Amino acid sequence: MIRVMVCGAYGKMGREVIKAVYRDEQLSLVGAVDVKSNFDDVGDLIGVAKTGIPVGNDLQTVINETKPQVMVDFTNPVSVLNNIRLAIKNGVCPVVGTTGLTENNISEIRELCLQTKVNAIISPNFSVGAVLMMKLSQEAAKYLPQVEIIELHHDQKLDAPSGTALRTAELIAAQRGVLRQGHPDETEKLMGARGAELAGIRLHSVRLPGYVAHQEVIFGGLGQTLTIRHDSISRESFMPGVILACKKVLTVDGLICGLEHIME
Ligand SMILES: NC(=O)C1=CN([C@@H]2O[C@H](COP(=O)(O)OP(=O)(O)OC[C@H]3O[C@@H](n4cnc5c(N)ncnc54)[C@H](OP(=O)(O)O)[C@@H]3O)[C@@H](O)[C@H]2O)C=CC1
Ligand SMILES: O=C(O)C1=N[C@H](C(=O)O)C[C@H](O)C1
Repeated sequence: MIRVMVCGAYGKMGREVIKAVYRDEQLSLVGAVDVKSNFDDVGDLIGVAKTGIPVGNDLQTVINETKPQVMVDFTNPVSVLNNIRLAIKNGVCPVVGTTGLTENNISEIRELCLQTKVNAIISPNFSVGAVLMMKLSQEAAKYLPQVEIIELHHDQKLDAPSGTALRTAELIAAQRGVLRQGHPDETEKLMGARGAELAGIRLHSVRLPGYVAHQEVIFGGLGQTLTIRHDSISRESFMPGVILACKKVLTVDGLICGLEHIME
C-alpha cells in the first residue's frame, strides 16, 4: 500500500481525489490538508462515516503525524510551490495538478528532485482525452500550421489561460515555430479582442457557470478547418490519471512533466 495525502482537500478537485484514493486498493489515504479545515475527518468531506483519517490545516503537521509517501496537490497557483518544496524537503513525492507554475519554478523543482532523490510528477491535465488532444494537435500542426485555441472553464477558475491551453500552444510552437497569423494590418478595436498570444498562436479563455473544463484547437487551411475538441464533463475524468501518477511516482526518475510520460 502506498501512503497518500491530499492537499486542497475542500476544493473541487481535492474532494474527488480523496474519494478516488480512498477507494483504491493499492493506495492508502493517510491524511489531507486544507487551509479551511478545522481538524475534520475525511469522512465528512466525502459523505461516509468517520474514517479516523484527519484533515489538518497545516501541511508540515499533517506530514509529521501521518508519514505519507505521496502528496497530491490541487490547491492554487499561489500555494503550490511552497507545498512542493515542503513535501520534497520531508522526502514526500509530490503529484501535482495545480496549474500556474512558471518555467523557473519547474527548473527549481527539477533541481530539488535531483539533489534529494525525491521524485515528482506534475501534469497540467490528468485526463487521457486532453493528453490525446494535445498530442493530436501537435501532429496536425505539421500539416495545418495556422491555429487558434479556445478554452472554456467554470467561472471559479483563477488562472487564464488554462495550463492545458498553454501546454497545447507550447507543443504546437515546438512543432511549427513562431508564425505570424491573421492580417498583417489587423487592429483590435477593443483591447484583447484577438486573445493572448504565444509564438503567434492566439488563446481565448471563456469563463461561465455550467462548464467544467473544455478546449477546442482550431486549425485553418485552404478551404477547410479542422477542430480537435476535448470535454471534461465531470472531474472524474482526471481521476485515473491522478491514481496512476500516485502509483508511479515512487519509481520514476526525478521530475516528470506530463501524464503522457507515464501512460502505458
Ligand atoms: N491537472 C489537472 O488535471 C487539473 C488541474 N486543476 C487545477 O487544480 C487547481 C485546483 O483546482 P480546484 O479544485 O478547481 O480549486 P478549488 O479552489 O476548488 O480548490 C482548492 C482548495 O485548496 C485550498 N488551498 C489553498 N491554499 C492551500 C494550501 N496552502 N494548503 C491547503 N489547501 C489550500 C483552497 O482553499 P481556499 O478556497 O480557502 O483558498 C481550496 O479549498 C487549479 O490550479 C486548477 O487549475 C483542476 C482540474 C484538473
Ligand atoms: O481549473 C480547472 O478546472 C482545470 N485546470 C487545468 C488547466 O488549467 O488546464 C486542467 C483542466 O483544464 C481543469
